[in-house]
Amino acid sequence: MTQFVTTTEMLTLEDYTMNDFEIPQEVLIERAAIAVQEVIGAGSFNLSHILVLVGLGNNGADGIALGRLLHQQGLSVALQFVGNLNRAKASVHKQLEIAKHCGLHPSEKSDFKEATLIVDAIFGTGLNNPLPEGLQKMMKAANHIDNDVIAIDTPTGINPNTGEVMGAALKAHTTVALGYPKIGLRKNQGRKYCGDLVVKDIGVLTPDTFAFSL
Ligand SMILES: NC(=O)C1=CN([C@@H]2O[C@H](COP(=O)(O)OP(=O)(O)OC[C@H]3O[C@@H](n4cnc5c(N)ncnc54)[C@H](O)[C@@H]3O)[C@@H](O)[C@H]2O)[C@@H](O)CC1
Ligand SMILES: [K+]
Repeated sequence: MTQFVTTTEMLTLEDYTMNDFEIPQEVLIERAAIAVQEVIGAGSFNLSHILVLVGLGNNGADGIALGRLLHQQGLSVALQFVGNLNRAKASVHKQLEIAKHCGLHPSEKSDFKEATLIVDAIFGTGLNNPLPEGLQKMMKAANHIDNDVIAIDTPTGINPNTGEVMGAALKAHTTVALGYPKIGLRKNQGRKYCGDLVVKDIGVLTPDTFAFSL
C-alpha cells in the first residue's frame, strides 16, 4: 500500500537525509528532476514545446533542473518565473546559474497556448497560504487551455495536507510525488487536481524507527 505523509513528516525525512547522511540538497534536486524527466519520457505527451512555470522555492529549483535536462535532450523549453526572482531561495539561484551555463535562460512571459506541455514547479510542500490573486487568475485561465500539465510533487494551489484548493489550483494530468506522496493528494479536491499520481524515489532516507502518522 502506498505510504502517504504530511508535509511535516516529509520535511523531517528530508532533514534526516541532508543532515544525518550529509547528502547535499543539490543531489535530491537533481534526482527529483531526473525522476520527472523519466515520467515525461515514459508518457505520450506532446513535447514540441515545454513551458516550465518556476516558483521561488525548492519546487522551483526542481523545475529549473528539469528544464535544463529537457533542454540538454534537445527539446524546446521555456523557463518562466512566477514571482520576483529577487525573493527566490538560494537553491533557485544556484539552479538558474547551472541552467544558464547549459544555455537555458529564463523567458519573458510566454503564451500558455503555445506550450504543448506545461510543467508546474510553482509551489510544492511549502504552500501555506492562499495563492496571490494574480496567480489565481493565471491558474484558472490555464485550466481552460487544452494542454497537459505535469505537476512536480503537488499541483500548485492544492494544500498538501488537506487537499483543499487555496484560492485556485492548476489541474494536472500527472503529478510526480517525490519520495512519498503528500496526504492532500488523496483528500478533498486534491485527488481530482493531481490527475495520475506517480511516486518516485529521489533518495530521501527513512529511519527504521520512523513512526508514520498515516
Ligand atoms: N527540502 C528540500 O531540500 C527538498 C525539497 N524538494 C522540493 O521542494 C519542495 C518544497 O520546497 P519549499 O519548502 O522551498 O517550498 P515551495 O517551493 O513549495 O514554496 C516556496 C515558498 O513559497 C512561500 N509560500 C507559500 N505559500 C505561498 C503563497 N500562497 N504565496 C506566496 N508565497 C508562498 C513559502 O515561504 C515557501 O517556502 C517540495 O515540494 C519538492 O518539490 C525536493 O527538491 C527535494 C529536496
Ligand atoms: K508543483
